[in-house]
Amino acid sequence: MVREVFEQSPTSGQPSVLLQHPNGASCEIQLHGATVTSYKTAQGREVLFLSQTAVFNGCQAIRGGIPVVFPQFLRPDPTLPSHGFARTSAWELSDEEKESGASPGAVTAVLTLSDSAATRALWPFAFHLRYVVELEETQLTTTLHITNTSDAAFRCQVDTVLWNPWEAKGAGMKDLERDGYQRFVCVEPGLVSAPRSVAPSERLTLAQTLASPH
Ligand SMILES: O=P(O)(O)OC[C@H]1O[C@@H](O)[C@H](O)[C@@H](O)[C@@H]1O
Repeated sequence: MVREVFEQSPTSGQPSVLLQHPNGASCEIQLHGATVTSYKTAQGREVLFLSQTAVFNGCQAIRGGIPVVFPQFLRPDPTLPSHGFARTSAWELSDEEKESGASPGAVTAVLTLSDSAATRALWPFAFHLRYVVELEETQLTTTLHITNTSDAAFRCQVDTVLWNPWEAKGAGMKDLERDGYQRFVCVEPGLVSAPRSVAPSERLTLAQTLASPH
């Protein structure tokens, strides 16, 4: 089991953590947005789409991989960025390599994000996000725990979407290569149809597993 932490990842030039399973499977998570930018099976097959022209500048959302969408989906509140601020925030890598409940044999990374002056300027609530990424022999599980640490309830969206920009919209996206729309579908499990209210101290957990036998 190997967990390697980079100040400057060889793939993105940005801080990241690389998980390597003894069977050869691997997974890379950027601290920017806690975006999972690569998941390779034991046979070395890349499972995730990442735009060839994705921008890694520590500001912009990364085009591709698995982003974390919080506290809103798209832009119902125009005072907040589209898809919220979690995907463009600098997350912290927690020291805990394993959490209770993690499968034995999993290589795990735990990333966290809490409210800060910057998030409170956009959204006036205290919160704690804990994102657990577990790499196993033939699957990758990502689990997001959202805790309301405010005195008041907040409403949020986290998201399920099957999406592709298709030709015309894709052509207008600077961070998507030409005809890149033909190489992916975007699948985002979550809560989007109606914002979910989270009471003070309540913890909401969402998880997804990508099973890739080969
Ligand atoms: O360009 P963005 O902000 O990363 O959003 C990309 C897409 O994200 C998807 O989740 C939405 O369903 C699309 O409507 C949206 O266009």
